[in-house]
Amino acid sequence: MITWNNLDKLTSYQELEKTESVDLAAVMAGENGAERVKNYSVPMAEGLAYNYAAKKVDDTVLAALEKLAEEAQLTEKFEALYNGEVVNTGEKRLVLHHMTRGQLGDAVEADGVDKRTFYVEQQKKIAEFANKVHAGEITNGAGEKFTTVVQIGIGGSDLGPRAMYLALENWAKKNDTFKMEAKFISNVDPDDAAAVLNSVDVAHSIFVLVSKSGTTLETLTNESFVKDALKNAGLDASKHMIAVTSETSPLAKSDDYLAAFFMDDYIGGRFSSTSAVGGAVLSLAFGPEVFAQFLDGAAAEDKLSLNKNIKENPEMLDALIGVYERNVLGYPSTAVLPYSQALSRFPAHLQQLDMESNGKSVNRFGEPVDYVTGPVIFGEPGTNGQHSFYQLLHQGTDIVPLQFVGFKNSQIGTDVVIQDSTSQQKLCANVAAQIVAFACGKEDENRNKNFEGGRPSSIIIGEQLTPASLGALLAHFENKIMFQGFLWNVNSFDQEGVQLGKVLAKRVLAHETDGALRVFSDLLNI
Ligand SMILES: O=P(O)(O)OC[C@H]1O[C@H](O)[C@H](O)[C@@H](O)[C@@H]1O
Repeated sequence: MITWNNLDKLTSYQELEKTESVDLAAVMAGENGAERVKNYSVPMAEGLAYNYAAKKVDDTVLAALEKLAEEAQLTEKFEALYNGEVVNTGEKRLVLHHMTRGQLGDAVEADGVDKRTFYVEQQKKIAEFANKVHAGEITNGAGEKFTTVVQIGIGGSDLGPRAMYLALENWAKKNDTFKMEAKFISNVDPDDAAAVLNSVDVAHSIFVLVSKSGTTLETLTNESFVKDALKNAGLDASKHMIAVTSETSPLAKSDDYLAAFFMDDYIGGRFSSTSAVGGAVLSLAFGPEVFAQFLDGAAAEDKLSLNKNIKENPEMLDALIGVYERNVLGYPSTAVLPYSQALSRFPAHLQQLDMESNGKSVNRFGEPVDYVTGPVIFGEPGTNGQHSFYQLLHQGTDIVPLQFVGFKNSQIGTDVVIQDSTSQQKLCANVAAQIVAFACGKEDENRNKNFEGGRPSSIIIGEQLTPASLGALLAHFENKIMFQGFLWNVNSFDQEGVQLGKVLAKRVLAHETDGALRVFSDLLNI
């Protein structure tokens, strides 16, 4: 029997609140610091490891977190989710994104079909389509090969696929699997679509219109923008555009597209990178085999998330430590800091994934909760961030937990040796140095130069950012956020908070405004 209780009603949470907080600077700088770095590490899939040595935890806190995981029934709730229970209570939907990359439990039938079969079928259709485009069997109206793919979508239909594309672009070029360049149009700002269209050869571009609902204002506007550009160039839009949507959306009914591929309502937009939403653009850009490797990496990480032992379940452990930091230690935000330029848009994707999922003030039954939930997420790749906002992270009045990611090897492999070290070594030296600087600090008589330390971080370390390790990394965060939603007893799979602004914007455009909204509309010349 699963019981969905608020966090503050759990005995184990009350026990956790009573644990003594760990003096991070002392434990990291102390004689057992080195051992701690070796031991506080959980293997992940695809050669990654989650290292939490620089978190404010010790055996006592970990034991309390283990009890919390049990009492909150995290494993049982995950089981219920992948076995097809209606975990998205707000929208009364199943939550099946794990099934796009594997089957963790029972077969799930919905809408009269086996869902795993449905997702695999879509992947196969995308693979066949992409192979034909690459082979020149599917061409533009003039019988010429497409050279560029342009995705049109926003939110979950943009951020994940864009971040994944950028993460693998150079890897694919290096490994001879790069098929075509991808570009992305998301913003309703006309300068976004115009700039992208100016940068591509429209006659040889295939456009992927991605919208789960098929009703998103920005995406439909940008579809018209692109169709206009195609028409102006004397091209037949229906020979240049494919759609990715749900079978029930208005787009699914249209004959305007060269092909259509489907996801469904059981995959939240922000969890859709492993569905057709990511599948179409990534298979076109890099080939279906690369997309399959990405899915395999995610599936392998999902399996680790099943483990009841928190020291063997990196996602559950990361989630529990995050809740401890947020609710017991009171930290308001988390910075995502990948030491990898390829992950430049990964923090932006995690912003949506985390903040849209767990930025809630009511529990899954619609009742207000008496504790804080999801933190503010932000980030930039290192070392760039070091020269920007790390000042506040080191010496500011808020303590911000940090999530580092680092790889031993670069993707392209071109490097230079300056002063006895490569750029890659300099990159990795910096992340190691930052972890210790944040944790241990450094005393100085000059208060302005003093570093208090005690600033917690964790790091995911990998050999190299590849399709498979990227899949594992993505699944790590998806599952971490899911477990945190279980702990906070919120529904991580709806996003009612984005609706009000949309409704008001429509009113502005229809000139149905008064009061403050009217004046702002006038000021903006609408
Ligand atoms: O894929 P779509 O239906 O066009 O939705 C695109 C995005 O817009 C919405 O406003 C939601 O906030 C996002 O969760 C969603 O990913």
